[in-house]
Amino acid sequence: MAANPYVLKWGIVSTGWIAQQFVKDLLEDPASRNVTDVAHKIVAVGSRTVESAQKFVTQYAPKEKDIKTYASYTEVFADPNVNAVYIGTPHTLHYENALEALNAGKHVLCEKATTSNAAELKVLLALAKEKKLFFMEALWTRFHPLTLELKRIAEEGTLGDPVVVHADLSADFDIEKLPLTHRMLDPKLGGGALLDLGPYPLFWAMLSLYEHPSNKNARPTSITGSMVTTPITGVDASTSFTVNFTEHLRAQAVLSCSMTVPTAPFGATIRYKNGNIIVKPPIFRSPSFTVQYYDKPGGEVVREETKTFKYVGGGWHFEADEVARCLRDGKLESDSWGHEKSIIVMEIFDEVRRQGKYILPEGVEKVDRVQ
Ligand SMILES: NC(=O)C1=CN([C@@H]2O[C@H](COP(=O)(O)OP(=O)(O)OC[C@H]3O[C@@H](n4cnc5c(N)ncnc54)[C@H](OP(=O)(O)O)[C@@H]3O)[C@@H](O)[C@H]2O)C=CC1
Ligand SMILES: O=C1OC[C@@H](O)[C@H](O)[C@H]1O
Repeated sequence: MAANPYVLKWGIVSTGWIAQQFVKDLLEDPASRNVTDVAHKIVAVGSRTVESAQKFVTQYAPKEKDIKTYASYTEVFADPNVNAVYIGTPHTLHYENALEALNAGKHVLCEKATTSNAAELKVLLALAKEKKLFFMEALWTRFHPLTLELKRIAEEGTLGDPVVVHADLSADFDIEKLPLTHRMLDPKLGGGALLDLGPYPLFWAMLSLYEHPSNKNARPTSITGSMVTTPITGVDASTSFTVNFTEHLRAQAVLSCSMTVPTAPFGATIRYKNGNIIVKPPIFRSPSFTVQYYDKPGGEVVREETKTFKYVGGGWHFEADEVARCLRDGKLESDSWGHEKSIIVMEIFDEVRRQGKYILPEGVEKVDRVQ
């Protein structure tokens, strides 16, 4: 550990599955991933009941001293000891939780999907800017060592420009057996495949197409979407969507997600003029990728290289390190996964939902309503 690492003091909002994973990673020794410049401290946990907050701390942070436990999220936002909050509630609650956090003067790391729609996200980002507060979508995959190495290889020039991306994230949630109030099924919580699983196939398109230097930060030029709903609650069971980037590239992403089958074995495949990159599933935390090089554009694969990645922890600590570094350096957004990318993602989801006729129940979208 460096003599004086920047220590970020976190308030945790909600105690569900992802909050548990995030907290476990915050408590990993940063040195175990060769990080010495930043560190993390959990100072508060808020839940809808104080019992749940207390149980969470006992189970997931048993050795930590002095974590305040609160019977509401509001008390976490009001705690002067908290620098930044982590929001791990279901998608459609992110807007109101983040709005309250920002209004209370807290920096925010907010789970994906950031909001119910792009209009809500824009309100949050404008408020964060006005109050000079940091806001980031918790797109943890962007900060993985695998992603950084893949991006380096993809952009170093040998592969040429990207042409087609295929990516899928699916998981069989056994939805017939889930309670109707489960966040994957309940339309009031933004249930369905798109908002939960869709961020990951879209992430690989954003990384390999939007972020590619030849794209020059051009936004998508067209989007198509198709949804198959479940009769159980009407949310999308399976969704496919395409996203074209044709202003500077001639590139297309073909993306899918389903909550009724296991994930596709092809993971994410990025096809270039001079080869391919194949990202092994699960694409939210891939263990390895393979790069194939052609002898000539459109030719035979003559060289293949696989890169495998291992680290201590679940992989959520890398995004936490990014937040700490940004705050230490006085940044209001991440250079790697900044506001514009989160807005593009939400605008794509809005458009896919519009074409798929997935309308959230009245009152769920607090700003604008996607028709
Ligand atoms: N980055 C990643 O890898 C992952 C991200 N996620 C994202 O995290 C979010 C939460 O997912 P997950 O942790 O699996 O969900 P859970 O259902 O396990 O937990 C959600 C928590 O939110 C709180 N909450 C507040 N209001 C409600 C409500 N009306 N209904 C249900 N819960 C409520 C509860 O905490 P309390 O009772 O303490 O208030 C609950 O435990 C989603 O947006 C999802 O997309 C999910 C999984 C992985
Ligand atoms: O973010 C996520 O990643 C893993 C998935 O299994 C989960 O449903 C999703 O929320």
